[in-house]
Amino acid sequence: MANRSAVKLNSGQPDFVQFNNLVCETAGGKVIFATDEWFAPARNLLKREPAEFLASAFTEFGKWMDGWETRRKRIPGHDWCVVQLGVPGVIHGVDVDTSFFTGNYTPSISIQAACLDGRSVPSLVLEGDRTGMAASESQFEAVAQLHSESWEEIVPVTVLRPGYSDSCHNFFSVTFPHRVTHIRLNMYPDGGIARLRVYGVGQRNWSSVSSQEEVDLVTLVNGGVCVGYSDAHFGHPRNMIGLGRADSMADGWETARRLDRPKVLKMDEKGILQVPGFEWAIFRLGHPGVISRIEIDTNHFKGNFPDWCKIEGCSITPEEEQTYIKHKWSSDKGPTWKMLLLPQKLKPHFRHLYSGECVLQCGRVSHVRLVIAPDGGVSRLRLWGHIISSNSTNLHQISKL
Ligand SMILES: NC(=O)NC(NC(N)=O)C(=O)[O-]
Repeated sequence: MANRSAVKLNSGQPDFVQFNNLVCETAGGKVIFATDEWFAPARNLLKREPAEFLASAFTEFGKWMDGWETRRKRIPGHDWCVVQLGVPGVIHGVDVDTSFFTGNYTPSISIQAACLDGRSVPSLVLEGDRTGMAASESQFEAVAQLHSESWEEIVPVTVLRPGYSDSCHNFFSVTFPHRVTHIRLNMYPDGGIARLRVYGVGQRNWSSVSSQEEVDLVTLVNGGVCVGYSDAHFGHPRNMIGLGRADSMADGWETARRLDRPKVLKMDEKGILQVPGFEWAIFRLGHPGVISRIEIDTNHFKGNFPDWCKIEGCSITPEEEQTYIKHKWSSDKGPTWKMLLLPQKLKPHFRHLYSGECVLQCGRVSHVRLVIAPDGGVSRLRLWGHIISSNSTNLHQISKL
């Protein structure tokens, strides 16, 4: 069952954790090589859910652990693995999470990165339960073709903290403004890591996309990213731009119940709930464009779907975006929003599709704001449209939050 934990704003975490996790298994991330998976397989590193600890769970190889754990090394060398990003892009930061690895955590790590676009990469995905296994000679030979030992170092060799609740997140800010497709995680010399989260923004090669082609301009695969929100108590708004339909409520944006809800609720003549407050989430599109079709999916949100939603758009420069982020998109210092989708009554657990006259023509937009009222959950947001080229595209794609 999916684990759902509250997402706290300003909880002392670095800003980069607001970006998309480009290696998450739900974004298509895959481990393609690991030297050793004796106690627990490397693919656990990429799970979306926070790590668990089950005190009485043991396998035939030792204590069951929710992460990647190698055996105590009794031969020369160190352990390492190679991860293929689900969404290639620019990395802004990493969280090496050692949750629950205390007497067996990895003392130090480093991370290397490469862009293997256009290179022949041996098909190496590690499948199935690999507990108790080590890399075979043929796997070592195949991965050697990647020369990962020479990839660019994006996190230098650094000591980790153990996996107690107040020390398990090991955050590393990354300054490497290049597209990355693969990373290599080095453990020195061995041990356990619960999760690896690689935060960044997807980067699509837009030169191969014609302005006639209809594309989802906000999906994380095309470089969409959440750049602000009012509340993410149960689920971060970035979940709405994930792949496919949501697995569960945990895979959507869900706010807390607003405390300014009237004691007794009333509706207007159009059946729209009369409430003072609302919640919002803002996304930078992967590429500026004109939006013609919209999907709002409340899949899984049955007793907690919003009463209504609307969408607005604006066209701003990367410099303006930085200023608005600094001021937390406050209404007096924010952009001028143009209406893209008028307030629409929503249904529970339902895929709402809007096209034709429903979608207002507001020209080229670089950012959108989804407003929901009074609160609740939305599992997916899709914004189909056509790109409009601009000279600032590259800057737009790599600028930081
Ligand atoms: N109790 C343990 O966790 N022992 C060992 N690890 C596992 N998973 O059994 C170890 O020391 O490396």
